[in-house]
Amino acid sequence: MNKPRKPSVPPEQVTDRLFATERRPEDFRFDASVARVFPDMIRRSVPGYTTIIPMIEVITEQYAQPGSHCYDLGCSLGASTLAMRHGIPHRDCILVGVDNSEAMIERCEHYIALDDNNLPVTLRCEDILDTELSSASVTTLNFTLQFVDPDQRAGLLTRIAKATRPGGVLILSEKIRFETESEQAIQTRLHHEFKRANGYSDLEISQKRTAIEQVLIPETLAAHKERLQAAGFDQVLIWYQCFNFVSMLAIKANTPDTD
Ligand SMILES: C[S@@+](CC[C@H](N)C(=O)[O-])C[C@H]1O[C@@H](n2cnc3c(N)ncnc32)[C@H](O)[C@@H]1O
Ligand SMILES: O=C(O)C(=O)C[C@]1(C(=O)O)C=C[C@@H](O)C=C1
Repeated sequence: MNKPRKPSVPPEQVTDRLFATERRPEDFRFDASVARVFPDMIRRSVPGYTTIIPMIEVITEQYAQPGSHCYDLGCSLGASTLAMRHGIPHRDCILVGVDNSEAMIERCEHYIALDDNNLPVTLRCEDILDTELSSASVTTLNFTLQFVDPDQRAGLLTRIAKATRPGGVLILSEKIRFETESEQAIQTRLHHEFKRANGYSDLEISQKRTAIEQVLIPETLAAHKERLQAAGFDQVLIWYQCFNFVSMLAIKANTPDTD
């Protein structure tokens, strides 16, 4: 959608009550009912989300290169896409948002059109495992990799690293798991307390936990760092952590290796 159009009816902000009443256990999916409540759901479920989004703008401003591609993989309703759009200082950058949920992309188009920045955004409804990537300076995976089949993650990260220009970055935000059972238990409890403080009931917390168990597969920080390095990134650092949610910056060195 290269020409943003102003929609007559903006998407409404709806409170997430999807797990508030007892329901048949079913794997979590990014369908229309989730897309409808998603801004409220992610803000109340992910500690630090409301800090991470504006920081994606700050990081993008630092690393976006003239004439490059910037990708937001798993863009949902475009919160991270819009942060990138506002951070990109070059008019000739091409910003691409990708998501395989039709319900998300449909609503995302509205949010992009409502935004007053006019850098063109291309939205693609496709699997990020199939997205062609090239000449990238900033790529974002903001809580998306955790939903990708673990066997496919290394291949995807290698393609991203290969497509990234020297000096370019990947912003990778994930729910993580911990090396020891003791830390896992403490961080999980704190995450659940965060949800409680945001108005979720024990029933909502436990039903959501069951729904995401088979579809959101968290890994340790060590596993993430090792794989990012093996994929071709030269430096990996953590720029944000709150409980079991982290955001990493994977950087391609400015001078490519010659050997
Ligand atoms: C937690 S949401 C991402 C939130 C978003 N980046 C933000 O900052 O608001 C994960 C998104 O990834 C998408 N997704 C998961 N696996 C995908 C895949 N293989 N290809 C494309 N999109 C995928 C889902 O449809 C969902 O919209
Ligand atoms: O771990 C949880 O309980 C979550 O709800 C996390 C999470 C995520 O990290 O993406 C899971 C699904 C929704 O997309 C919103 C939040």
